[in-house]
Amino acid sequence: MSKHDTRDFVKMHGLGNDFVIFDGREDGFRPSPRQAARVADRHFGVGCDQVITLEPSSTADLFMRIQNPDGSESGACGNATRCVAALVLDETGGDQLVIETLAGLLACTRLPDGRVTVDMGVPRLDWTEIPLARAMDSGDIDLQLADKAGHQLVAPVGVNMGNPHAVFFVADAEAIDLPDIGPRVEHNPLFPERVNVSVASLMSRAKDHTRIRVRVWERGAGITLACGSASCAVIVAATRRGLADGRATIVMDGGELELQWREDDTHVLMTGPTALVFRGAFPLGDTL
Ligand SMILES: N[C@@H](CCC[C@H](N)C(=O)O)C(=O)O
Repeated sequence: MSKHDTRDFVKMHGLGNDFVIFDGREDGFRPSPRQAARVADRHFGVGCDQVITLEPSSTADLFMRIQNPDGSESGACGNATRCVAALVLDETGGDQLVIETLAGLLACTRLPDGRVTVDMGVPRLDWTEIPLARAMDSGDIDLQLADKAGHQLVAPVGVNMGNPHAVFFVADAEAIDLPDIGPRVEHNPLFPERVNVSVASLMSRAKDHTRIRVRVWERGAGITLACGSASCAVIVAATRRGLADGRATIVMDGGELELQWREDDTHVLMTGPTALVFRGAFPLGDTL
């Protein structure tokens, strides 16, 4: 690769959670951690919350690689899964496809209104699967901390949706100093693979109309306007805590997702919008 070589990309977002998407299905292109960090950097790159690369798959329509701005990889990205599904379904003209990630196979369906539903799979809840550093009930994690303003955050619920999540239920999610507590929880030794951190508060509850306000500090990325896998973790955590009945609207800074934790087979379904921002080319030769 020469210094002047560029790589085409598509910029998309799901509720303001934004992605630079590269297509490596033909030539096996895969950004190095350093290249991904450069592309994601809003000062020196295009800027995004995650770098996504489409690769060939032997078991699904395609494989989707997920890289954070710090170069680390993740097994799940709910918002990017919807975006990639919309992008590829535009190519094929269909309304269904299966995307492989490091965590498994995700069935995606485009609805008549243009939104995409992703079957995000079965949440993993054993302490070894979150994973946590020692044996405990993942529904009541032995962790307590306060933010700088003195708000107490107690006993988060652990959920693995292909990536690890800790969900704190609080009286008012708006009041929590997320830039303060997010990195402290992400890097707490209780979470050997680090963790995505959500603060959630119940806005209203009625059968099939539960609304939950959620703010997210993402592992390897920081605060984002929305996080699909965190929304999945929240419906699971809220249902485990008796705060919801397996269905909820999750309200994030960037908009709303509809979540369902299906009782018949315990799969989590996430439905929401996608948006194409622009197409461009990145001077990857500069990042070697
Ligand atoms: N934005 C994503 C999650 C991206 C990965 C996460 N930061 C991790 O490291 O697990 C989503 O929409 O789920």
